[in-house]
Amino acid sequence: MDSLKKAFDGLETGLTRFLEDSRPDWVIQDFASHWVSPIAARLGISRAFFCIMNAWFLAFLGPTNAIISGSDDRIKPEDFMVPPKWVKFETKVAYRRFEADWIVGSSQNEDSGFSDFYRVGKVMFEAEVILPRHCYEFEPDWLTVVEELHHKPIIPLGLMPPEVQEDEDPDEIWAPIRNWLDSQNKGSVVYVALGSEVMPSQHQLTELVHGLELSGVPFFLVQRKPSRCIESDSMKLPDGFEERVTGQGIVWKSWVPQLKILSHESVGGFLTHCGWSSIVEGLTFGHPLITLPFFVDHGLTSRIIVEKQLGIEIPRDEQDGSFTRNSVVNSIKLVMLEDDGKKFKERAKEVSAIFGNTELHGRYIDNFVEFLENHKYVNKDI
Ligand SMILES: C[C@@H]1O[C@H](OP(=O)(O)OP(=O)(O)OC[C@H]2O[C@@H](n3ccc(=O)[nH]c3=O)[C@H](O)[C@@H]2O)[C@H](O)[C@H](O)[C@H]1O
Repeated sequence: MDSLKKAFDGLETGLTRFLEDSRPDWVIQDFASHWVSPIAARLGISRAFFCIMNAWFLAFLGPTNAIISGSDDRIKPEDFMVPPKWVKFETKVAYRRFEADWIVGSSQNEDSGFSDFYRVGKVMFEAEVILPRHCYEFEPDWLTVVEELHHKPIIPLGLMPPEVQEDEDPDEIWAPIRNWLDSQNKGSVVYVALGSEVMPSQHQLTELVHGLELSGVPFFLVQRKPSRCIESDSMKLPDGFEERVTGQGIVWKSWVPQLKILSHESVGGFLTHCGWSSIVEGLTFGHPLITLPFFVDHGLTSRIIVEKQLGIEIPRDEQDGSFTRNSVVNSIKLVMLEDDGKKFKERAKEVSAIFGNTELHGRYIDNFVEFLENHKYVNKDI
């Protein structure tokens, strides 16, 4: 990933020329391009930070001056295993020990010469407005924390629930998936996918798939290598696994039309890494969640899911995050089969009225456009 950021930094000259020539009213950017804002400010162009993630992750990062200067007094993993001191309400949202190394590492400089913390801190500090993919209706408290941290407009863009595009995928991909789903009972299938970036260890994959098999629950497993992985990266399925689960489950080894699968009536639950887009999609269709977080904001989002009774976390070893096939079996059976799991389905259905409310989230976008049109440029000496 660092080489991608280094390549991205190489765009500075070209983008400067583009901005000088085109003079847009706004530059709306993600976290990596820490060098854009000074160029935009010099040219009288307003700056916005679009955060694809949610408010609790932004709130956890803290005040930008501390992020940029590295003066944040949180330096050990244990410092991130409790809610930040600027969160004044009762919550269990914090990293667990096996997740905390990632956020400690994010403050270390990479080969590009910059840390992710520095990048996101600079972009947020120099932005005139921060735009999280978030909405008050689902979770208002953490948005208030972000507003109090940054003393600048925080304009939630809503959850931007994607809409299923029927003709989006080639039929040779969607037809066999649809046919298998059509052959399953309504709400019986657990969809299992870990996003586009997670690479489980060989042991994690082995325990996960044995757990799927032993649960006896029909499953659709997406087992694809993230693009950053090299051929030798091992993701081997247990010997004979695919033969043994014929009739119970499908293992798909390339990109899938996730949104279409989640929208199919045979899917009744989602085992997810807690990538924010996947959570938005899973809850848009009212699926109870079985969470298996890995890094970045996954763990915090998983805590929110549990706090709101939208699903359960697969029990993990606190130190190394390992888990067993039996913990996978028990989690899947609880959510998919047992009476105790019905509350998760009911809560997920309730929340889908928010996540899937395109009119509500359309109003957030309208509000954002109105802000862009009416906002006067703020020249800050950067
Ligand atoms: C920086 C990090 O980016 C991460 O992206 P990641 O791809 O892991 O997960 P998602 O947000 O679910 O995004 C994955 C997206 O890819 C789609 N998809 C994925 C696999 C596939 O086979 N087919 C698909 O259609 C899926 O529907 C979703 O929209 C997370 O955001 C995390 O919150 C953030 O911190």
